[in-house]
Amino acid sequence: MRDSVVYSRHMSDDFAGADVLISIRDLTFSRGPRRIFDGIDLDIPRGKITAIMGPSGTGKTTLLKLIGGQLRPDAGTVQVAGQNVHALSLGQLYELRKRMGMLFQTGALLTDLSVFENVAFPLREHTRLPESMIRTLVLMKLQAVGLRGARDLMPAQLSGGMARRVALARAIALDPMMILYDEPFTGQDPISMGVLVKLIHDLNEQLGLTSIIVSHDVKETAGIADYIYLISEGRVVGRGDPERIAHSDSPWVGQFMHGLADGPVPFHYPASDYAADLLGRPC
Ligand SMILES: Nc1ncnc2c1ncn2[C@@H]1O[C@H](COP(=O)(O)OP(=O)(O)OP(=O)(O)O)[C@@H](O)[C@H]1O
Repeated sequence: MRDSVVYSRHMSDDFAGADVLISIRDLTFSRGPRRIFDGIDLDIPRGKITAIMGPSGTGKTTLLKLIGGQLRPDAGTVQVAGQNVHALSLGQLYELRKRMGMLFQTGALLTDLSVFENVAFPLREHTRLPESMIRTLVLMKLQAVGLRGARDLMPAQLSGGMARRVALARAIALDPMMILYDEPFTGQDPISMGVLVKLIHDLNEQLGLTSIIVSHDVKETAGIADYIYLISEGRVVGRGDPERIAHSDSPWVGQFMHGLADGPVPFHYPASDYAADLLGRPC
């Protein structure tokens, strides 16, 4: 029996009676000949922080893009708030996306606009609110990330950590129901990292959000996650609350959570026979 099927049985136990915001079923997705997901099932509970972790290149960002409707699965379904994301019209998808805040590692600020204008940008794009209301909302979002005083700075004047907090204020500008974070801690010094970790946790509580965090930073992420999925080679290989994950006897989970070089996670990207390759022979 495939692991994902086994996990789906446990999953229904884990989330029995829980309010599930995102439900992924039997999801299959390939990039060319490479099968990234092979029929995975995941549930994301509403109002909680769920971490998605796993080795590099395993498909975590791809999963966020499938949830956000930027990519279309080969088979299976992604339901967000009861809507089948890939059965929506473009207009409906646009509406749904407004309710999904996204903080991607590469999601840079608009360099020609001030901090204030960066946060105001989605409000100006998606609403017809009067300027006085936009000002109030922007200041509230900047206050929430501790940067109200930095409103007049330009992105070039911000530290990396401040820039990410402004991006976070922009991601919550439209009061989304959820936020997808892709590697929010990458490149941060320990203090900025601590600030971001606390901010993600506090915003989730205060704004009643649902957060999904894709991250390699095991300690920080596990510290605020209510639930963790570990994915590898197209399947869910570990799942549970941080306590269960920490005490898992699965070699996959142990290798990843403890950063061990040796274990079941392969070091090499799938490749043809090495000797034949060096000799230039067809494999
Ligand atoms: N635009 C693309 N075209 C083709 N292949 C892609 C594309 N984007 C990603 N891939 C491949 O899909 C696989 C999954 O990529 P993805 O970025 O989702 O992994 P990840 O788990 O987020 O990795 P990392 O932790 O290193 O960010 C990788 O093998 C990657 O090479």
